[in-house]
Amino acid sequence: MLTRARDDVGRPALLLLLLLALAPLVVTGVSDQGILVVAMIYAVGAVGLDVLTGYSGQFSFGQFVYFAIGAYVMAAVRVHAHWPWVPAIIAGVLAAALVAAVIGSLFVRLRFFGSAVGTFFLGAVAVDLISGARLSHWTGGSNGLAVLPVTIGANSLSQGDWLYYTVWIALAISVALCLRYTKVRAGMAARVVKENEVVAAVLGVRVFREKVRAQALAGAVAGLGGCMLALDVGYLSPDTFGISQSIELFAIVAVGGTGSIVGPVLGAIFFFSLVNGFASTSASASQLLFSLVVLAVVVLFNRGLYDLVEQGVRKLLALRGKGTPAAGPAEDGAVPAAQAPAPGEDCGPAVLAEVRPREEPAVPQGPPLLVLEGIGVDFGGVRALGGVDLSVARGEVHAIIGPNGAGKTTLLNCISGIQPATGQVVLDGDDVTGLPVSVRRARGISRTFQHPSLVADLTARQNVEVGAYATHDGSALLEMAGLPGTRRRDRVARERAVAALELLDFPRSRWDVHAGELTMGEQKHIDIARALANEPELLLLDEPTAGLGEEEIGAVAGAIEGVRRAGVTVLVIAHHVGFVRRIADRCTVLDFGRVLTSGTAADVLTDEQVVDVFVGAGGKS
Ligand SMILES: Nc1ncnc2c1ncn2[C@@H]1O[C@H](COP(=O)(O)OP(=O)(O)OP(=O)(O)O)[C@@H](O)[C@H]1O
Repeated sequence: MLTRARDDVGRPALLLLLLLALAPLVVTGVSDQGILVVAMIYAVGAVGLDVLTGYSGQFSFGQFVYFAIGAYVMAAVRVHAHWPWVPAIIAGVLAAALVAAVIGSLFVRLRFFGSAVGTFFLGAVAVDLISGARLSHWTGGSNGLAVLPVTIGANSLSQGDWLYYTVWIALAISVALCLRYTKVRAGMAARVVKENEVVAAVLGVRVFREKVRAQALAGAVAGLGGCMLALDVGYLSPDTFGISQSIELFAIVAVGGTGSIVGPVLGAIFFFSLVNGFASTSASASQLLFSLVVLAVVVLFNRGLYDLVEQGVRKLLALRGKGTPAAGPAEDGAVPAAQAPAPGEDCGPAVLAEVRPREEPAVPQGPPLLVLEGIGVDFGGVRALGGVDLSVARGEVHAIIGPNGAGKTTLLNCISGIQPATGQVVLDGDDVTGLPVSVRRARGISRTFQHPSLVADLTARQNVEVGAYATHDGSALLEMAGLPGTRRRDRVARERAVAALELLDFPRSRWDVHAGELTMGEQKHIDIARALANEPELLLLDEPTAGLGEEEIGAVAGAIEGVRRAGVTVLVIAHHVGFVRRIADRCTVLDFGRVLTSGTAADVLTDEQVVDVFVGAGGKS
């Protein structure tokens, strides 16, 4: 359920909002309209929760607290400080966002159970504060707090169509804000964080900050939902809010479809229609029937109602011949065979099936770009690296080979700053040993991983764009507002991404394909392009050919040759001897965390000791 996050939901969102705007023409009964109002209020909170879970991969049981903060702050500043209603709502929203950011920053380091327990007890604290004596001057304690009526002329915003459209506007704002967030740099970065925090950090994303931003946005949106709830109920008491609301929000998101923004709105309408549908039965039967139906929906349509509707529309369009059913990104990253480019076709990366040695390897001379001295890493009792010395010349392709467990990946982790180590890492004459990952990236070190960890629901080009930002600093609010400075920055990132894709000769016809639909070979290309988009001096590639067939390996070799021609120094881990022969100027062999030998690829690969270790360990020739 938490694996997908969609990018193309703008039009469905608009359609659903339009339908909701027109609904009072058809749904004329007061109680039926009341159900839609409650559904829309919860949809506001659920859309925020969807950003938190579906797009940034976090978990929170505390959303009802932000509901309560929004509602109480709005009501309290109106009663006690006589604020007009619009500033009062803004105060409620900002207070919820602020508390969510503070609380969120405490919880973001916790994993699932930690977050669940932490946010659950946060709720208990909030209920105590609302109902107890400590804040009773503001909240009214157990006596509650009246929500002052809001009127425009003779019309009360707490009743009838005026209430309906006020809540509708709040929902439209929430959907628009959340959709916008998913499109801007901060939202895309959060999606990489959800995919893989280490990869995100290596791309320069401030993981902690992006998580807190998502928490603040979800809190703000829940705060707005709380303000609407206050308008609807007209009176706040400790009983108005409870942990069950957070659970209902989760149920709404799960039923509607995680990572779709529109799904939670559908889920809320379904959820509250169901509650009302069974309301006429006895309390216990109603509870049972309701639970069974929700259970059935979650089990049978485990990707949510939005997915069901989307599939239905696709099939309908296909049946009516108005379009072909475009497959969405595959859940498991599997590639529909029809979409995978055939070897040699223009629609695939330049396929170079033949893996042949270069005839005259031109080993670059000159001062080294990277020098490693005595790099050592111990994992408990395991000595992963036992004092590795290595020198990589500027402009060369340097391969690291060795059997499984030799310490190759650990060495790359030490260079990129993921793994602390003893010894020294010197880049272009500067000691970067103690520097964090983001600073090393800024100094020109980029890398890929064995598993590309692309965001399946972003296109190939968008995945590369995430890597193209020189830094991931800057205000998400300004980005969402689309101010000129941020637009300029986005344009530069787009240009860098295009340059990286062109450098790798990645076919244009595949640029706008979702990463989940790319072949593994193409994903490896996109991973390399994403690392290149930052215009690095040193590119670290961790087994770029792992899991690929001969043709795809040839294509990766071609891409690396292009990178080398562009003047980027490459340090690459490889297992495939033919691949190493073709691309490497020099080669270092690691065995049991130590350098066995180092030299030109031709010399190293014919060294008897190396052949023993490497071929004996299953290397392919
Ligand atoms: N986080 C860790 N905790 C404990 N041991 C680790 C950790 N990471 C790596 N190791 C151990 O360190 C040694 C080196 O691992 P590393 O992944 O660097 O080898 P490798 O040469 O990249 O292997 P492969 O080719 O299989 O990827 C191995 O014995 C491995 O089990």
